Amino acid sequence: MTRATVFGSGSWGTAYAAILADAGCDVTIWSRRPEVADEINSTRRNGGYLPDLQLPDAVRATADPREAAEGAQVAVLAVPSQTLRDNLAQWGDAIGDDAYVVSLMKGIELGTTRRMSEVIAEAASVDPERIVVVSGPNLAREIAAKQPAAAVVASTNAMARARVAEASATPYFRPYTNGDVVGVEIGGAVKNVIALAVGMAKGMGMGDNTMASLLTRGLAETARFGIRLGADPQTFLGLAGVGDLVATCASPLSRNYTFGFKLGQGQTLEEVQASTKQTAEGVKSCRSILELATSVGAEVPIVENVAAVVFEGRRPADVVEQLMSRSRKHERS
Ligand SMILES: NC(=O)c1ccc[n+]([C@@H]2O[C@H](COP(=O)([O-])OP(=O)(O)OC[C@H]3O[C@@H](n4cnc5c(N)ncnc54)[C@H](O)[C@@H]3O)[C@@H](O)[C@H]2O)c1
Ligand SMILES: O=P(O)(O)OC[C@H](O)CO
Repeated sequence: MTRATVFGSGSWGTAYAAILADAGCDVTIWSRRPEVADEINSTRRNGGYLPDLQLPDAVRATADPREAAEGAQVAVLAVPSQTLRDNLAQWGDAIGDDAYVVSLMKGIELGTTRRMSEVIAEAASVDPERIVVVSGPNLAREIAAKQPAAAVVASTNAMARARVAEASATPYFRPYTNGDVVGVEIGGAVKNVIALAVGMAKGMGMGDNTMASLLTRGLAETARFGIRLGADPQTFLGLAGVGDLVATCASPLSRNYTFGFKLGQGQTLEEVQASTKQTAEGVKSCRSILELATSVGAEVPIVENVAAVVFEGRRPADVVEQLMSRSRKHERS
């Protein structure tokens, strides 16, 4: 039986722990807050994040990261992207040298513009051959309800991706493997920003043509940017590209879409931030994505305009005007 630890007891960490247990793993969740660990152990629920999910008996929780990591062959990281480095500084050394380290995170680090797998390699001295990225159209609430979904499990190491795919395959969660870590991580990070843009448009009362236009041009800029970083263009047509973009941009369950929607309705950034305790990764990552894209000479106009709303206080309505008045160009340039 595979021993797995999930670091992070938020929405996705909790849902992924259930996947691993349903796939036959023995799972321990590390929770930052002891009361959440107590709740999971005593009620088999994590009411603050996924109140309808009854966790399998094979899942237990602890607030002690070293106890959580004990004997783990698979260590899954499900904390906010911008706290990962600090988290690893506190307990990264508890992860065993032989464990596969799985990133569920979809963001780019502010300040360093590192992808999450790069932060893991740097901050916890993990061999990149042991790092695996899981991504795709995986809204936690739908997975927790055991609605069928597919995902992509990416690693440069074929054994690592096969092992993690096997450890997380269930009748409702179908992992596909991929060797393109860069493309999978860029797809996952940028779709959050495109979902913010689509949410803003919807919040302003715009319809499906606007949504489809943003989604399609968003995919174009994601691919243009990813290819400059060495990603395989085909990855963006897969689950971590089109798949996740569609799920996130079309769903009121998405925190990024919902955040953008509220901005589009006229709420201020501070008001929207105060209304949710959950992580909308695109809000911070739009800045680091823009910085990284600029450093490799990739034009990302939607990301740039979302960053202008979030960091410069521009109005969503001005952004629409700005995007529509850009100089015309060939669709594939
Ligand atoms: N929720 C989803 O549907 C979903 C699906 C796929 C991927 N993801 C990605 O997974 C990652 C985690 O997302 P989530 O939905 O579980 O987030 P969340 O906000 O629901 O939970 C984050 C968890 O990290 C913990 N945490 C640990 N250290 C922290 C710190 N220093 N500051 C704040 N929180 C800290 C929180 O206590 C919480 O348990 C994100 O990168 C997200 O993009 C989420
Ligand atoms: O709720 P969001 O916007 O973080 O999106 C969740 C997942 O990434 C969807 O695949």
